[in-house]
Amino acid sequence: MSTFVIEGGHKLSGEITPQGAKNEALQVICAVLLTAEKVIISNVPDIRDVNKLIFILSELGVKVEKINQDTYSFQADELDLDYLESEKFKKDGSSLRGSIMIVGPLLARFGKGYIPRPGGDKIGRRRLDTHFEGFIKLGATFRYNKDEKFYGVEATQLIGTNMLLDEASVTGTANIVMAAVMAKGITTIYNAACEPYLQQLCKMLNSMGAKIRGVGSNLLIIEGVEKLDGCTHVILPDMIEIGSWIGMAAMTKSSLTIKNVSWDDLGVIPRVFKKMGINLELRGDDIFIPEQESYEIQNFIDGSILTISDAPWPGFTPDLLSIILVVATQAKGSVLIHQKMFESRLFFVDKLIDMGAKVILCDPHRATVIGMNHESSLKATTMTSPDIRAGISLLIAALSAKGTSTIHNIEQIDRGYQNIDKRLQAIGAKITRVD
Ligand SMILES: CC(=O)N[C@H]1[C@@H](OP(=O)(O)OP(=O)(O)OC[C@H]2O[C@@H](n3ccc(=O)[nH]c3=O)[C@H](O)[C@@H]2O)O[C@H](CO)[C@@H](O)[C@@H]1O
Ligand SMILES: C=C(OP(=O)(O)O)C(=O)O
Repeated sequence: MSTFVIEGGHKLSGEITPQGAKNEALQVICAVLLTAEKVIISNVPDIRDVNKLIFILSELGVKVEKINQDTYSFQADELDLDYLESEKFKKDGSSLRGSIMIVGPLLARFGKGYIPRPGGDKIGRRRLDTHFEGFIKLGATFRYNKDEKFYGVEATQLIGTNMLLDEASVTGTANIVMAAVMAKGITTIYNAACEPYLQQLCKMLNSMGAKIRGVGSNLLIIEGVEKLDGCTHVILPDMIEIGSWIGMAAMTKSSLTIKNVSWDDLGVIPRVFKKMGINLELRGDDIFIPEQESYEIQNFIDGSILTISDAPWPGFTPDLLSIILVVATQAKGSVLIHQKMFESRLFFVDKLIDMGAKVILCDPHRATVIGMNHESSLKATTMTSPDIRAGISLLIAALSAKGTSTIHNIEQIDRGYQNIDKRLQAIGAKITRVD
């Protein structure tokens, strides 16, 4: 278990370039399994989860070539499908959430897809029903080995159909889309998730020869094709990382420029930070955040306390709520944070309370934050990162706190933030990694 030691209270300044999006990378890398031809993907983030997925694909026989620091070529022309039934795969496949998305493309191309219960953040129950109900609707047979927690689907020919998803699951939609692109006939997926990750996946699949309409909406219409070809694809900047940098600038009263953010793909994210009183300026495609001594949370029009809650896209992503929560601790005013999707994602607030933040955890889904307007700073402490976004939120708290804090289990942060310590050092943070 590695640790960060952070001396808080230093301002940051300068420019930061966001990494490629983790959740898009996990989808589009799985999509390389849909063709025997070469697929070249750029802006691949160098983070633990993505590297683990690339490792799993190479164990499966995909030829992986690193062309430069963030560009890979993948060719899935000679796969060793026996790996899917090996003990090794049971271990490798369960180490991240994104691995679930190999099932759809394998089912589409080879008629079978297996996966151990995937890992990822421990932030509440994370069911996979939507994925498998979709595959079953397309004609696959399903089995689940309860003892080994191992899922399997098989089909000789997937057949297009109409389906209404029970929830707009991000990875579920991606998996079903990848299964449907080579099914016979037309598949319609209603209540589909439509995060930029999925829009990017669909654009990539269309450039490989798929026929997907409705991209960006919650109704996807997919006309099955015989085969897909190779392509090149560029991953968008990581919107969750962009939000994390905005939060970091506000909490440390710093001025930062976030480069090339792909503003049009950020949806409501900038607006939500503005509601927190944070000034943001769009300069070209960069976000400039000026130094602010204080930021004031807006109330609703009728004067009642602001609520910030998550929702499937185009709503506010749940992955930024922990960051909004930590930012609120030093704002002027109060806010109710309502994490509707995950039931264990707010427990990290105990640590913020230890640091002196004024937070009331109303129930597992809701927390009220009474901002301190920087009148008293958070106190440094020792903490353990429970999940990726709580981890970065605790890191933001530590950067703003008085004294030296220690964060253990930073592997959780490394899952999704590329070289975070080095990039923070470059903009003035005092942070050290202890292995
Ligand atoms: C690898 C990856 O891409 N992970 C992301 C993906 O996870 P993932 O695809 O696993 O998450 P899902 O979209 O399936 O759902 C997440 C949770 O939200 C609940 N839910 C979902 C949809 C809905 O309409 N109502 C509802 O309550 C689900 O029951 C589940 O508990 O999407 C999540 C939701 O944006 C993000 O937090 C994760 O970062
Ligand atoms: C919940 C997240 O990731 P995963 O789905 O990979 O656990 C996240 O990125 O915030």
